[in-house]
Amino acid sequence: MTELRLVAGVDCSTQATKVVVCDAETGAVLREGRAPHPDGTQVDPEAWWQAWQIASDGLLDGVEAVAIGGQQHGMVLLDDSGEVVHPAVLWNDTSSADATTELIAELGGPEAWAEAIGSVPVPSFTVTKLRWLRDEAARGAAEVRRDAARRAAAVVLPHDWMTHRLAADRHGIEGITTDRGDASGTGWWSPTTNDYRTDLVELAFGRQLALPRVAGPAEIVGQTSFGAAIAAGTGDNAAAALGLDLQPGDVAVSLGTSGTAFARSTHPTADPTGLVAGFADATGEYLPLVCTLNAARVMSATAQMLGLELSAFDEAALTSPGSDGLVLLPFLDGERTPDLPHSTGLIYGLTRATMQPATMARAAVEGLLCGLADAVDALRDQGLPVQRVLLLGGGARSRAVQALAPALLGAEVVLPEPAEYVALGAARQAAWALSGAATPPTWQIPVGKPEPAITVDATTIRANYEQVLNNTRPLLAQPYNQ
Ligand SMILES: Nc1ncnc2c1ncn2[C@@H]1O[C@H](COP(=O)(O)OP(=O)(O)O)[C@@H](O)[C@H]1O
Ligand SMILES: O=C(CO)[C@@H](O)[C@H](O)COP(=O)(O)O
Repeated sequence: MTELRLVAGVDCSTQATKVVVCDAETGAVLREGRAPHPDGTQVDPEAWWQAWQIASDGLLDGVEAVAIGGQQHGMVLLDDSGEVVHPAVLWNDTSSADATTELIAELGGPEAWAEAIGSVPVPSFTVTKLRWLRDEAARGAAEVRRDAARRAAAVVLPHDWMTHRLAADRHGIEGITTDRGDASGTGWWSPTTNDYRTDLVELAFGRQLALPRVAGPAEIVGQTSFGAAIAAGTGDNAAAALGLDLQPGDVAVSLGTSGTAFARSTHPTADPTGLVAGFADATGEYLPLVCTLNAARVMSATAQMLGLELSAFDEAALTSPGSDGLVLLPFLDGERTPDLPHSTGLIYGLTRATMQPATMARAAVEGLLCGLADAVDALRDQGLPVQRVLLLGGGARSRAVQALAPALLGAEVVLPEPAEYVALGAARQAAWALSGAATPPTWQIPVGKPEPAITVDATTIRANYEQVLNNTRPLLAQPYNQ
């Protein structure tokens, strides 16, 4: 009998830290923990460290390797000694909307960015947050901003910071690492050339900052204080792709805080429309991805408005005879795709007949899925085959989402057993690094049974959504409350 070897994977996501401890050979999850993060779009990274300590408490005995998967893009600024100089500005903070517009123009437009880094920046990208901070400091904003702009010596991402924090022998900013997957969301690294574009850091911030070394996919980058090897880690979507072992024709659609649609690709993409971000994956290949700012929380917010528990909301959306022309544009936290950072949500088509809780619940789920259907279509437009859609994330637990997704996304829908796929992907990377093998270990992905599909007139639902979006776009593009 072979000896059991244990690896840990972490998802340092927007809303929580989740930890899984797995059998390195089979991927079977043996222990699990989680702890919440504070709400808000600017967060002290120390909160992630505390969440990790709570989530991993009592789980780490015998663990030989660990890897961190983390929410992408968040800007963590460090001084020379490695101290954090400003709350991390997260991917869903839209303060850098104006900075984004300026940066795009300064490099020569969307095409120039797509060519330089494979993506056109949106306010989620770290590069825009750097420019925002520089401008805030120049405008004489709060002392914390001015001080941060002065003291910043290095810029890293949430998973880079957590990986460094885990290392027993860390000294200041020396030896910090990142990986291709997460580096590709900064706005200053090219997945095609595998090189930093330090000129873009200079363009955004007016001076250079130290950047983490880009580690290889199966590299061991350090040791923890409890004696485990630390693997490179990666961004959460690249980790999920590894956890799911995505195959050609598979598109993952994740409904977490963000909504994402992504596929693995053997070649880089460069979409000048900005819809598809040309990210790298965690294996040395590519991960074209479309991301929306609003996903699972559209359902929880609508449920709250209707005074329903999530389960009752879900039942109402599932059993409603239809949305009857009621359209909900789900841009509750501003939106990234479509690029409407200042937008708010919008409900169109209220009548006495449609102003019913069940109709509203259905319209919320349809609105959310119409946005993701546009995301899947954008991947199709990049020439990516869409044979199966794998539904993931907390929002995929919704039976209404499962039942409506096949019609609205226009593909077979597969429901991997609900599991923490980001943390699992990180654990698989840790097992790969530990094995020293050329490829990651083969782990089985159990597939569950989605709610049976319901027949709806998807063409009309999507056409209504597009019509409301197109007709209100100029209004939604303006800052609300002006
Ligand atoms: N049955 C359900 N129906 C709808 N939403 C759900 C359900 N279960 C969980 N969620 C939502 O899933 C979200 C958390 O998903 P998760 O993928 O963990 O997010 P993140 O990775 O961004 O932290 C929460 O907003 C929660 O309300
Ligand atoms: O910005 C992106 C992808 O580009 C988001 O997907 C973040 O990576 C956060 O993910 P969740 O916390 O919602 O899982």
